[in-house]
Amino acid sequence: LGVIGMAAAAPAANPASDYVTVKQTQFSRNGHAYYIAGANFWYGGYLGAGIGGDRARLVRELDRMRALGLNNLRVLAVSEKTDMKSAVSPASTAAPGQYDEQLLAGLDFLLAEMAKRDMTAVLYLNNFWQWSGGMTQYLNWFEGSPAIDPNVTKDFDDFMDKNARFYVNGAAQAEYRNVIRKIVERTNTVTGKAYKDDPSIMSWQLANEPRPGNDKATPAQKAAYIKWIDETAAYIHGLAPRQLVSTGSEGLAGSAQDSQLFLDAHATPRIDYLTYHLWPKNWSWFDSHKPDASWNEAIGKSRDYLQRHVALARTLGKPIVLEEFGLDRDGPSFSVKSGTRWRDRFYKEVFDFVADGAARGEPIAGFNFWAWGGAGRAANADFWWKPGNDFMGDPPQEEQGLYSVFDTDASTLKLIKQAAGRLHALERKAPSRP
Ligand SMILES: O=C1NC[C@H](CO)[C@@H](O)[C@@H]1O
Repeated sequence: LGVIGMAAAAPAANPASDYVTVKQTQFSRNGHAYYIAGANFWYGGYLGAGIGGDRARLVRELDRMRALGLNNLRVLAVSEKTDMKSAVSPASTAAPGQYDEQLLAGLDFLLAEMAKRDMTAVLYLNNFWQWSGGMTQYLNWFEGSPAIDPNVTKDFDDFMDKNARFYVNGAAQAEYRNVIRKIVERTNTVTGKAYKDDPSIMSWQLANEPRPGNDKATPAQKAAYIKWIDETAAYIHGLAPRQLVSTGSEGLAGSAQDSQLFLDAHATPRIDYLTYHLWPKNWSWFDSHKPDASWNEAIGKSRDYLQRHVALARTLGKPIVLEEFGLDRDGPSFSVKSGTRWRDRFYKEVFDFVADGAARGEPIAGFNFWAWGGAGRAANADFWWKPGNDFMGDPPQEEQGLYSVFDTDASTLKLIKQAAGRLHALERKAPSRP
């Protein structure tokens, strides 16, 4: 008899408790409360592919983040090749059905390294904005509309209104679902584990900052947005029943300032937890050229935004994660040498709100600051990204250094470490709710 080869041992299935689950308005993992002390690290898969950095840098960055107590990273899972000027290249989807195995293997490596450090991932599967191709590029492929870069036209209202067509374009949705299935069912080439069976993938996110259109979104656009969220979340849960699904919404700023829309879009049981983002400068509350004069308005509106979203989370009975927030460097400047006094003051306010609220039992599940810059450095005098340059927290549609937190930003890193420590202390104290 020939030797009967032993089937390659399948990776041990993870116990169900390894997965992050939702218990009422709290995350739970391994029988304990689980809080997100996280960073935005959109380019982690690119570093893992050895593009715009390299695997050695990736390992160093993950070690730095882990040493700060960070336990979660929010990462771009796929990008679409586009002619838009301010988008990243290369892209993981060159054209419908044509996927870049090197980039996808980069994501494998990132996830394997994160799992070694007991870090969990939020992977977003599309982008409302242009910097990774996103919904605009799908529409270019499937309705033949030109992929127009709003950094060029400066007409963001028109860009957002047109992008809403993604939700109702059947061919675009079909390819989007092909990509979702390809990623969710992918076998990690480093660990041998399917993504859908990987407990370090905490959540599949429909997109980065999906909006129903612009602030004048029509009832029809709002209805299409609500339907798209529910049906896409159901599709993902069908493929990956043990992992969570979230929208990637900014909250009211990404819901046409319509709280009923936010509630209707997130009421579906297929959305497991809520997300919101906080951008005082982007939303013109803070003027980085007049910080003293604009600080009080900015922090007042920020506090109101934070409180309103925790109230919405109470209404929906779901955990909520502040998964993006940021403020300019002093000056304002993009230079790594510039100060971060106003940013630190803002981060401290945000961290106190999150940690104090979580300690009081609010439905606050944690934070991800935007964004980890680490050892990345701008390569050009104008601070714009070009293919081959370092990646950092600022995607190519923004100046490199705008919101990145660098490895030399000691005062900011100290605040991050303290905030992470406060949240982890809560985990040790409180077993998860029944
Ligand atoms: O998702 C996002 N929210 C805000 C970031 C900073 O402006 C931006 O880079 C990104 O598109």
